[in-house]
Amino acid sequence: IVGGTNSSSGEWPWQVSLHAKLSLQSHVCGGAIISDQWIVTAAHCTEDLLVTDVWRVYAGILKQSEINEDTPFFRVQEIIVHPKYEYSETGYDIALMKLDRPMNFSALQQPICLPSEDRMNTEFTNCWVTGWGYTKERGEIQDTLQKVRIPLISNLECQSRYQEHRITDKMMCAGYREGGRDACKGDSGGPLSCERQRTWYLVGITSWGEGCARPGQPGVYTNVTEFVDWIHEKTS
Ligand SMILES: COC(=O)Nc1ccc(-c2nc(CNC(=O)CCc3cc(Cl)ccc3N3C=NNN3)[nH]c2Cl)cc1
Repeated sequence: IVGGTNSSSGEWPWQVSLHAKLSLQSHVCGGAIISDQWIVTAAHCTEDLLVTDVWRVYAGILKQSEINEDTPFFRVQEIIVHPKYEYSETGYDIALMKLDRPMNFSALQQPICLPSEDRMNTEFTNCWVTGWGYTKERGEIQDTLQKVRIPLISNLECQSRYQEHRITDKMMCAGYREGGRDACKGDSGGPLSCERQRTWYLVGITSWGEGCARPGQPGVYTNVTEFVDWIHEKTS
């Protein structure tokens, strides 16, 4: 996250850190808890890592330094990648991970609501992006979960910023014209969370952008509203 600040414990209890343990273990992507057995993340996070037993899902943590060999984690029983996914910039950048056992909810780990289909994203005015990603393009994974408030922008404006891409209705964008605040490397898969009437909704999944926090280059997110039916079909 570029231009953000430290989160506090329990502020984003649906945020998880997805680690892969090959020879070494490290944070790969963010993710969001949507039920006691399902995590939503980005499809590109699971590329080359579709074998489920390399994954470790850490929930209820604020700092990466809380993670050591004694820290409890969830294993992944199943990974469902959207069948139309090819790569982030063409959309459908969404995947589901089924945990090997149901999670007990607490103040530190609990699900975020899925948006209802009839809600237009532009109505959301209090949206935040969170993650342990880089704070600049040539940065490093952060210890404390970062948060930054970012306004949603119309797909029309977003398309005008990405003339060499097709910004589809399956994508949504958020950013400041002057740049300075954005997601960055290591934040992908994580939530773009929006609050309305004291309830938080998973409106976007951090997907791609041209650099981090550059002026006129907004972040591009998977438009979760367009995938609510698919999520319900796959997780029920
Ligand atoms: C010790 O452990 C580690 O070092 N782990 C670790 C884990 C993962 C990565 C990593 N993850 C990615 C996937 N892309 C993203 O995360 C954000 C994409 C993105 C989205 C938006 Cl909305 C806006 C801008 C950008 N954007 C463009 N350019 N940069 N960012 N790339 C790399 Cl590199 C690096 C290190």
